[in-house]
Amino acid sequence: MTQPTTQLTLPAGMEITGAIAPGYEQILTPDALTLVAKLSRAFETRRQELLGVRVERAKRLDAGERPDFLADTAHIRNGDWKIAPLPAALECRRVEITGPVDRKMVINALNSGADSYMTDFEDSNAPTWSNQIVGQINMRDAVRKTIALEQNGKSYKLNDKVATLIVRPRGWHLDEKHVLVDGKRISGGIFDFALFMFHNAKEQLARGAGPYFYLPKMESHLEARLWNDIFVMTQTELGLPQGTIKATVLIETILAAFEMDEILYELREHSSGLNAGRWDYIFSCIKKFKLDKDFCLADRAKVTMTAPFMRSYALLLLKTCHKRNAPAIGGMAALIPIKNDPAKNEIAMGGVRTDKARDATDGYDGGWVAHPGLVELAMTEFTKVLGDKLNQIDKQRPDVNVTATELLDFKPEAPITEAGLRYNINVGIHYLGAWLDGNGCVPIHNLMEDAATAEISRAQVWQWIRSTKGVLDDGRKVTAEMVLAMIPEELVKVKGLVGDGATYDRAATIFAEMSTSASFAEFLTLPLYEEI
Ligand SMILES: CC(=O)SCCNC(=O)CCNC(=O)[C@H](O)C(C)(C)COP(=O)(O)OP(=O)(O)OC[C@H]1O[C@@H](n2cnc3c(N)ncnc32)[C@H](O)[C@@H]1OP(=O)(O)O
Ligand SMILES: O=CC(=O)O
Ligand SMILES: [Mg+2]
Repeated sequence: MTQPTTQLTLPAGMEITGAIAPGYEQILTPDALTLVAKLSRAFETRRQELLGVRVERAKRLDAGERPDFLADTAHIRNGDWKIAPLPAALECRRVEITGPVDRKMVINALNSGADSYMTDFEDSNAPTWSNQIVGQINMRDAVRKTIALEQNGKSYKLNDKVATLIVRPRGWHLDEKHVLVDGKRISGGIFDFALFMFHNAKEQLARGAGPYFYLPKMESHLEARLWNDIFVMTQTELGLPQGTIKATVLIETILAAFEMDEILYELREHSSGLNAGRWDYIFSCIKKFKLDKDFCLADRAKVTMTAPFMRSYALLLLKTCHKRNAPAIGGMAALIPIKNDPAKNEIAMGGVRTDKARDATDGYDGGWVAHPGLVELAMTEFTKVLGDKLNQIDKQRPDVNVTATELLDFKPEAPITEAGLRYNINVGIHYLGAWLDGNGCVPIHNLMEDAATAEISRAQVWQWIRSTKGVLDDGRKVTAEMVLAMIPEELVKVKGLVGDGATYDRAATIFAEMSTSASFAEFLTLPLYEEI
């Protein structure tokens, strides 16, 4: 492991094993690390307990249990309560651009014309030590509007008017392995959150916004309660009024879909709504029912927002949010602009338009885009519906009544094609290789691929091998042997695009292990993190 090169003053009981490059000491200050240590000590046991609850629940699902709305929280679902009023900076979120914490992209995203910008320490970011700390440096400079860059003969600096910044820390499952408190790795999410809060919350408030977050991959309202308690303690520690922090929760696991009201309720003093994180949601559906021999989803490209289970989820999220005065934010179409092929580009742009038009017409208050080139067209679709309104939270959906059966109506089951299988293998190897190289978001075959989309690809391969319905449209059963034969062939194709990087050989080996091993890796980023 790399040893620190510069001495930091660490709180008692903390150890940092990551190298300290120039400038890192401005983020890893004694007071900032004291907050990290304090939050870690206060909440690590609960984080581990909640991760343990996930494991126990997964065992029950593996044994055939099916989720339902919770009986003992019916009073919350039936109660008449609202979330606390939103700050002005979060009232209008028609278009939210997202992207990793890379310096150039931070500037481009803030300047993109989107209402808000979710900067991402999560799905689109490979959490190398340098990505995390340089990301914090970029955040500090972005908040103070001093962020600038000279690159490839271009000068980057912020416009006068920029998007509202929202930060996505890592999910509960990820550790920050370079920071130990009392000899144990700490939570990556607490690390990201605490450093951001310490350096920026007061500055953001002074500039008319505030510390705003996106919270990923939660599986229950008890996990939301953990974040809420962390917010309360942090506000106390930093001398901020309670309720200053606002957080939008990504509903991106099948289990959280059954607890949307409860999640909003736990965070009601700190909530800024829910987001339909569609890619992790699909992954979660595959993962949670992985041992059901009858569960099967068709080729990845066929599992869209119009699939019955996805439609039910999207409408339930919208209805739930608006009932509680909370914004409902749509997810990400993975389409990105296609250079040098106007015809293909027009099809891709049409796909994004359709996606945003559906969300806006349903009643969503805004939606995500992956690229600055999509901001204007997404804005047009939302403006067509919203006109001059900041949002359409007043649009209630009493007509929507989604049952547990509808949330679990996993279709389409076919077709599964050889092209679809090869696509999953190809994307999986390409993405894993890029991630090992420190890049968590990659354009592959003209689509944005990040940890969530790549999870679908590798989970489908694992599941198709095991499901009785994992049969190609030409009648061949998907088998481990078939997948293992295709992996070297797809590796050659990937290398044809990216060159001969060693990380792609390693990626192919990991992909083969992950898709054919008896046990299913909970997240692909967990074994990968041990390699970076
Ligand atoms: C499932 C989920 O979690 S979705 C949320 C997480 N995923 C994301 O946020 C996806 C973010 N998007 C991206 O990372 C990128 O768009 C990619 C990797 C897909 C494509 O990036 P590129 O190959 O660089 O695209 P392209 O060459 O068209 O970029 C053109 C310019 O736009 C910039 N750009 C592209 N996407 C973004 C973005 N999301 N934010 C800011 N700037 C961006 C590029 O940096 C480049 O800038 P430059 O002209 O100043 O050099
Ligand atoms: O984080 C978003 C998703 O779709 O996953
Ligand atoms: Mg996600």
